[in-house]
Amino acid sequence: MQSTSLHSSLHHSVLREWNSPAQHISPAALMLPLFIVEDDNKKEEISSMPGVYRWGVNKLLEYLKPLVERGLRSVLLFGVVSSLPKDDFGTNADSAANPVVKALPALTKAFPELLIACDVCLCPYTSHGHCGLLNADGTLDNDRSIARLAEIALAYALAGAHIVAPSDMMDGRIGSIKEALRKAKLGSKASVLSYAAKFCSSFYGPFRDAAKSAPSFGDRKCYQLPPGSRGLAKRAVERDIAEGADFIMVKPGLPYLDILYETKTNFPSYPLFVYQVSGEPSRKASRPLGEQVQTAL
Ligand SMILES: NCc1[nH]cc(CCC(=O)O)c1CC(=O)O
Repeated sequence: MQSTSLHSSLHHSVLREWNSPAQHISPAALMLPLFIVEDDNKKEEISSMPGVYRWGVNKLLEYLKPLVERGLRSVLLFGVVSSLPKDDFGTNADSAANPVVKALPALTKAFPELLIACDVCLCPYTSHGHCGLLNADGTLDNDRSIARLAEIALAYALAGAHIVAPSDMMDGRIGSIKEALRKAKLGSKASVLSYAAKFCSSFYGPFRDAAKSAPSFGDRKCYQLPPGSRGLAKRAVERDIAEGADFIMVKPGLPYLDILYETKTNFPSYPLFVYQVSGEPSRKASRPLGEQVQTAL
């Protein structure tokens, strides 16, 4: 079986820019996270992130128009459901009623040059709020989880996503998603952006409020990495690269700068991503972080 591919990193002008020598910081270096709700005409304030909103697709198009005109090149979509039922299987992650599945055709039509990535995860759609399917005893069923994540990723790619971004941290998800895309003849048309090293953290609190995706019991310690675990983080990056990830995202966490530095050193050919939800509180925090990242790279 073919295990890696280059064409899936080349099918969009922004992807080609990400893979070109970065001589200056341009708008292509920024990716705007967007939370999308079921009600097409809604604009909903997120209480934990003042100044950041959840959007229905009609309102979203209005919000994005001036930003795209000013140079925005890429977005990352998160679906948020409140009326659609959540269940053990995360049925509404890829149903026709899913806000992301519905928004994709409208976005690609309105902004044909915009690069669109979709977060792929089960936590916003499962009744228990965990990022995978569970066994009867509450532990993760990895094999069933990665098969389900591959179905969801494929649904988003079929609806028009240029990038699928699995954020769950399950073993084997990159390979399983790549295989599903290849089988559907989308192997060279959709990229996989791996959340490769992601640390278990209560700093995701505001995000989980925004995405309505907090676990209803327990925590994510058995699938996200222990903060400070440099060895596991490095292995997570290696694992996802070996399975054919096109791009690597390294999440902020305690050993963040070390991991960035080591990933950059050990995998100089991979474009790296750092992503933070912005808004009033984190805008302050991200300035020193940005400076640190520049120093680290
Ligand atoms: N699995 C969902 C998901 N997708 C991206 C993030 C992180 C968002 C952030 O950077 O704040 C999370 C949160 C989590 O794992 O609970």
